[in-house]
Amino acid sequence: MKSNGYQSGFGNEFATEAVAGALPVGRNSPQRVAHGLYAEQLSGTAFTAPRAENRRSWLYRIRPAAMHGAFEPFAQPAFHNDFDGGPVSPDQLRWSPLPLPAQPTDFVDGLYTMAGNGSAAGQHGVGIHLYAANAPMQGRFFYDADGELLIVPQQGRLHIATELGVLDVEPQEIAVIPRGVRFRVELPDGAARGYVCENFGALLRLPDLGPIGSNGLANPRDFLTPHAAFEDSEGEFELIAKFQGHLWRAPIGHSPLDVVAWHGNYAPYKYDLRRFNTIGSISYDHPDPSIFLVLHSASDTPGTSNMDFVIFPPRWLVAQDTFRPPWFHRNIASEFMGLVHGAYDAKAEGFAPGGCSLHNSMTGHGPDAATFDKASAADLSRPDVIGDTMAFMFETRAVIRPTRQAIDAAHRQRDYQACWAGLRKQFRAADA
Ligand SMILES: O=C(O)Cc1cc(O)ccc1O
Ligand SMILES: [Fe+2]
Repeated sequence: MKSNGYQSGFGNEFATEAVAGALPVGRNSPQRVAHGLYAEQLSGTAFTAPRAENRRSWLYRIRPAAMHGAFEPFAQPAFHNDFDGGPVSPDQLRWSPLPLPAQPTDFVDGLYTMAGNGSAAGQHGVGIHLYAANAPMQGRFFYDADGELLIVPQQGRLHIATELGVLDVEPQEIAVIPRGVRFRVELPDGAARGYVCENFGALLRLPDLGPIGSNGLANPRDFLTPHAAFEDSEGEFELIAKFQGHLWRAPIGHSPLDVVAWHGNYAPYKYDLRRFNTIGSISYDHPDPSIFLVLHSASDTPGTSNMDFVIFPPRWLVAQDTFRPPWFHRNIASEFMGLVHGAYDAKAEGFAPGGCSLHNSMTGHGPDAATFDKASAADLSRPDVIGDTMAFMFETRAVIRPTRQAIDAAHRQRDYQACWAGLRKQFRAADA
């Protein structure tokens, strides 16, 4: 399926048709839809959610979504939401990149669950997954009924054909697929690796800007939603569903990517992280990393997110009499970090693109010894430019529970704590 291009604006009321005249005018569900299409509503929030949060779209499609065979359990044991059992270690944890598969593996088979909290049933928390794939999804479609998917590619482009149109994304861009939307992933570069945050809670949205004003951080017009694009194909296909933490498979005799026209505000979108307007200190000190917030999922407590998606993009550091990299800290929130590109300014070594780290609530962390030494001696009369970098954080209010496979993984760095071991005692009771 080819892209028909994009419409711009975060959460807009879009209207798009791949065949002229397919969209009804002035009503959603006419007695007979033009071109013999079926009308179907897809709601992403409660019908009665406040207007500013209400999300739904109307789809005009060749066959209704109800048409498929019975679901049976589908085995993909690496992809699940089993992060509930057992005690969680307060250790700092870090992993090297997930190796690319040796056998042909598509996006669904290449998903690998690292950690998470909450549950689909409780409608709060997140699942945190990696993917490593080297084959296109063929005759296979997937949807996640448990949460929206925030996909962060790290290596290789993704061609994501969805019910509502096509998203083409590359590393340093992100894609968001709403809960329930069916899609297929193809890999234009042959292999791909990245991160997925499965958000069980409130839909992702842009933060308020407060005193920053009416512009800045991620600007709404840089969010792109596809125009309608459809395929009209029949065959022996399969529909994979993720429902209540488990995977299911049903036979389907046609492509479910058969939406010829749609309108509404519940739709996939992409965003180029390089467009982020980064705001920081131009006097002294390093602000809290909430200044790097791209999108957040609110919780029921004002100001305390279910999940914050934060990035650490290229930027200038100019602060005076200031330790410029991230400071040492312990936070109430829990932090899962990944690196899309380059190097992260708090870690001189060991945090590779494709790798990840987990610093849970109240676990001490911060710059490694090499970074501390360098930044403590840096010449502050000149600005530093941090180029060639794109790190990110999925930050949650609830503790992030690693899965058994993540703890046991060969690519977990069992010596991670050693990165702080070289921090020397330098206390002097009387400064000379
Ligand atoms: O590197 C981290 O752990 C993330 C982080 C960055 C920062 O600039 C300040 C606090 C923080 O948690
Ligand atoms: Fe941190």
